[in-house]
Amino acid sequence: MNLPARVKIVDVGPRDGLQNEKGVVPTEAKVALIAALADAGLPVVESGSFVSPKWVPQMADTPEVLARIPRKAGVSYPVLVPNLKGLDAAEAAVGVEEIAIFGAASETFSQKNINCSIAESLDRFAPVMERAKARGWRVRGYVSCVLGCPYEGDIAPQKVAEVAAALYRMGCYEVSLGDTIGTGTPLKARRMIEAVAAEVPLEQLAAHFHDTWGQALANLLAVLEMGVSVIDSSVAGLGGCPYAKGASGNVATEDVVYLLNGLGIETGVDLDALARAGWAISSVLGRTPGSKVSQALLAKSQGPEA
Ligand SMILES: CC(C)(COP(=O)([O-])OP(=O)([O-])OC[C@H]1O[C@@H](n2cnc3c(N)ncnc32)[C@H](O)[C@@H]1OP(=O)([O-])[O-])[C@@H](O)C(=O)NCCC(=O)NCCSC(=O)C[C@@](C)(O)CC(=O)[O-]
Repeated sequence: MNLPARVKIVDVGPRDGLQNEKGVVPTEAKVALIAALADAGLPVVESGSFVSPKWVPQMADTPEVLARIPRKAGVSYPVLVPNLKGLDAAEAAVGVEEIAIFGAASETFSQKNINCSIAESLDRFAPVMERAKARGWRVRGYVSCVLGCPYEGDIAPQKVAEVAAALYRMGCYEVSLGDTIGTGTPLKARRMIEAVAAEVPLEQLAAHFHDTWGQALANLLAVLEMGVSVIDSSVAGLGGCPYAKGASGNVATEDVVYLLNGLGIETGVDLDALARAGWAISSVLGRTPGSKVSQALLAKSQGPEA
């Protein structure tokens, strides 16, 4: 197998994981989660988004979160920014150094998620990129619906490649490919990466797979074998997209770390510390962590039943 020696994991739990929560998640709990993830060794912890609070109320406290998180040297805390209004807010916030712009490979999803066409979204992102770059910020790009759309069904790999290439040419240092509804399977994932890698260097691609259909780890292994070395995941498998009905969380970070440990791939993440971060936020949310590894660790820590 041709596997990378090291993988960078981007934990998107505090943003992608929590954005769809119906109940109020206290700012304090978000701050504690972000700090715990950084302490567990995650090099990138996506920490919020500057989107409309009418559309995504759960992220409305992003400025407060950013003001309160303890920052760890070497850790990046990116936030989502969809337009210039979001950029104004990011500029007014404390400590932003990296943002993410987010588009889609599906026209319908683009309309539902950010209220504009794919072409319009790219037009909106261009001035955001320009100003962010002028400030010396790093900009990441997302493409949603890379392995299927909740409204349009199958999405052509070529369409994904087109949007990814546009974001890369605009100046994104990394393009994250989102299987938003988790319907992908390994062969489909490989074909998609093959098409995108013809336009964007493989080292600049990230796999952002949701686990709705239980395929995320298999899909990750398939793309790791192609050389993808950046993985987005969500502690405790938190999450779901507000504009993709029925979509469950990202693949759980604990499951990804366990897989990578088993493959001898370095991540710098302490699995036990990560699991504790997952248990803490799951307890705030009143649910069991959506990670098999986390559940197994918990059962093991409680010892065999008498
Ligand atoms: C993109 C917009 C803002 C366009 O929203 P819009 O309605 O088209 O924008 P508008 O310019 O017409 O403004 C309408 C109202 O929104 C306000 N507004 C406008 N922009 C902002 C802003 N940045 N921050 C705060 N407020 C904003 C603006 O001020 C105005 O307020 P009003 O006058 O009605 O009171 C809206 O559609 C929106 O917020 N959508 C939510 C997008 C979102 O967060 N989706 C979830 C994240 S993406 C995702 O999860 C997928 C990903 C990345 O994880 C990868 C994957 O898994 O696929």
